[in-house]
Amino acid sequence: MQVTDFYVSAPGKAILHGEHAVVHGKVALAVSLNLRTYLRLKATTSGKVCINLPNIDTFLSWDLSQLKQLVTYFHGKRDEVQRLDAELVRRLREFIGVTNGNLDTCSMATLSFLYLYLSLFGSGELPSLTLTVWSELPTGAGLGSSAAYSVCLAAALLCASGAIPPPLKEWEHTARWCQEELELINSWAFQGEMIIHGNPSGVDNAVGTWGGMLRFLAGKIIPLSRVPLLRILLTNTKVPRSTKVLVAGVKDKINKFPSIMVPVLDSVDAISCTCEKVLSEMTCEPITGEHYNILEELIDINQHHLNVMGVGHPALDRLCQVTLAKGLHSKLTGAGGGGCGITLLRPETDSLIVQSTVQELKDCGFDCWETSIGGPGVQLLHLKGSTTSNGRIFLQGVLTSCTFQSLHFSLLPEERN
Ligand SMILES: Nc1ncnc2c1ncn2[C@@H]1O[C@H](COP(=O)(O)OP(=O)(O)OP(=O)(O)O)[C@@H](O)[C@H]1O
Ligand SMILES: C[C@@](O)(CCO)CC(=O)[O-]
Ligand SMILES: [Mg+2]
Repeated sequence: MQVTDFYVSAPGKAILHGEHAVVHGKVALAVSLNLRTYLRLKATTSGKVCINLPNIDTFLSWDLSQLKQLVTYFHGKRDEVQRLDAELVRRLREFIGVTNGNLDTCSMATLSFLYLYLSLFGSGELPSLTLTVWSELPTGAGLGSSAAYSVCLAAALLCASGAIPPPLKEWEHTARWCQEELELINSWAFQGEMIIHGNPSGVDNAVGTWGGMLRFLAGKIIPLSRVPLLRILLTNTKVPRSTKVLVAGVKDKINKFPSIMVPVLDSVDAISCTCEKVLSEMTCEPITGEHYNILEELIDINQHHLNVMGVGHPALDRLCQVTLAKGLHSKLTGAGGGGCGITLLRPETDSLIVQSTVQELKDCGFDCWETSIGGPGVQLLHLKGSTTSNGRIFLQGVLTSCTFQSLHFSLLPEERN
């Protein structure tokens, strides 16, 4: 099998409204961020498969002969995504020594990689390759890092397997795949998400695949092409949490108190629909203060609902209090339980107010930055790498797209394998 070297990248996401409710068949509105995850795939002749995951300090390799033993039966066609293959997951858990309840970062990332690699190559010859993934996104903080990781893996491995077209020609800088190919990437990325999340709705991988703003309802993805430019402040409380655990907690609450929780989910659904309507009005009529007043009220109501679902955290309460004291409205984004929140800035919000809010949030120990939204979905990159004096590889294209404090994430660490 002929595998060539290439790079792919996929964006993280923020959920405006509908997190958790979307897992239970309600509408979510989500948008891509200008923070991305990058993957480099390198064909080798070492007879090994190596993964370098510097953000989570994971550097592993396996002999192809070891991996071949895991594939003793045909796993189905790679252009027809099946349900998660429970038997393959069981073998892989045993292979990497994960006990059932183990949710550690490294095991989840390794499992999802091996699952996709063996599912996509298992019926033929296993290729020898080194894969490096690094990100501008904080890991496990609500900005869709797991989905961006899964989308990059799916795109790269599908591409290497020949299921979608080969990488770019030398002279092109970036390229996207066609709709059908994006759907295939998205459905394999969903498999990766299932391993990391347990029961994902699929909204995060859809944003990682298509980018932009979209409405997601029960697997149906509708891109919202006409949306107003929104100014958003992102705050990372840095409180660690696991999406899988939080999603399972909400499910337990719904099972325990269905008559109490179902109306809450219905209300979140109505919030997403109302928000979508207001955003749409803002693109076809003059934007008024009243539009923003409604958007702010929706944020406040939804944040209360998320607290009712049990996915709040004192650090997120603090974020809401600090911003409200400045006249700004915030809610958690993603799975909650800590992680990140979003704050809506009005067009007229003075930059001095923004600066002082950012400073107060930083004084609480949080990371905080104004972000732009709506970046492109998964794409192939052609980047020129040059090695710096400390042996690291500097990627020009990546650095230009990097906007805030995580410049160091854009340095691809020295390849270990
Ligand atoms: N850069 C990365 N390198 C390797 N693994 C990653 C990376 N980013 C994310 N992951 C995997 O994703 C997991 C985090 O996923 P999780 O769903 O809990 O958080 P999130 O996706 O950042 O937040 P949310 O799902 O709420 O948006 C990590 O434990 C790890 O297994
Ligand atoms: C909490 C959740 O709704 C969003 C996580 O970003 C989970 C999901 O949709 O899979
Ligand atoms: Mg996730």
